[in-house]
Amino acid sequence: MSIETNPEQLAPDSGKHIGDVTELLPAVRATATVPVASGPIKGSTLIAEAVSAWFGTHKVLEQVDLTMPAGTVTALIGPSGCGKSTFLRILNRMHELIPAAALAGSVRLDGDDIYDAGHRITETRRRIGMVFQKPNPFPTMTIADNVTAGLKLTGQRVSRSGRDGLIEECLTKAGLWREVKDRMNEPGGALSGGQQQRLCIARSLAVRPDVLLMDEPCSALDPTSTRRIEETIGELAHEVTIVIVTHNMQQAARVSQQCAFFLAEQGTPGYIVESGETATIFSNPQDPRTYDYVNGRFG
Ligand SMILES: Nc1ncnc2c1ncn2[C@@H]1O[C@H](COP(=O)(O)OP(=O)(O)OP(=O)(O)O)[C@@H](O)[C@H]1O
Repeated sequence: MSIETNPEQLAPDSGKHIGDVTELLPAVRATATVPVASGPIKGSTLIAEAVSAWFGTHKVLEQVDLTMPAGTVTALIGPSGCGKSTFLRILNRMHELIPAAALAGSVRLDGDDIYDAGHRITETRRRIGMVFQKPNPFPTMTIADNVTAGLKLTGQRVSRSGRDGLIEECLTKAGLWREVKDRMNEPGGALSGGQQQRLCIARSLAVRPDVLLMDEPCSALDPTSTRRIEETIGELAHEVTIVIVTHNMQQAARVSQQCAFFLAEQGTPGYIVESGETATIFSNPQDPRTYDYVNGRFG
């Protein structure tokens, strides 16, 4: 099979940087972490084993093993083009939507392989939601309808009386309720970028996922909106397992408890150099390449 996508569309995004590289490590050390809500841990544990991925004949991931425990925010970090987004898409079966894409290995959600023939894709995507880089609410649909838009797609029903409660609950969890409670019938497109991203998080939560995947959810947002989303991540961490791709090292340090550092060297497929507790990855990594990356020496 051949790669059908225009290679120019695949070039790494040269516009992405990891912030103020000169003082990164001291800044990371000095930055307070986002408060994580307390309470019983919900969510599910996701385990990727020996995951490799291809686009046509181009192998882009090599034997990736990673456990993403329930109640934990895992940050995927690494230079552009090392396969972080591909890995994220494999975690909820979106990779297979791309023509000529292939993969090997397994992904288990609380023990069940999501790629088993018996598993319905819609159920997998309900349990493992995705928030994208660019907020993508339905712009002409009302705020309220945006929140419940995923229910129909996943075959879930909610009673008329339960609907209002669900909308309020999800918007509250996404940190948006107070700002929009009197604007329920306005279109989603009328919100600011940061509000739209929180609306998308509320929409993801409405189908009651066990895992939320976030692909650079703040890269299109201003610092205030970014901070608000980071707080939301902290508030959600105990009830939904979160996996976030970020180029912002300070953000990774603030929101995650675990980090995985991906690298693809000289045209070889991406792999995980090192993963572990975020504090260790930033202050005392085992591999010198991890140290160099988190200190902004490359990437
Ligand atoms: N649809 C596609 N078709 C073919 N190759 C692709 C496709 N998407 C990504 N790739 C290639 O797969 C490799 C990994 O890309 P991926 O987007 O997963 O990396 P990334 O680490 O998330 O990068 P970035 O940080 O820039 O988003 C790159 O070489 C990329 O060019």
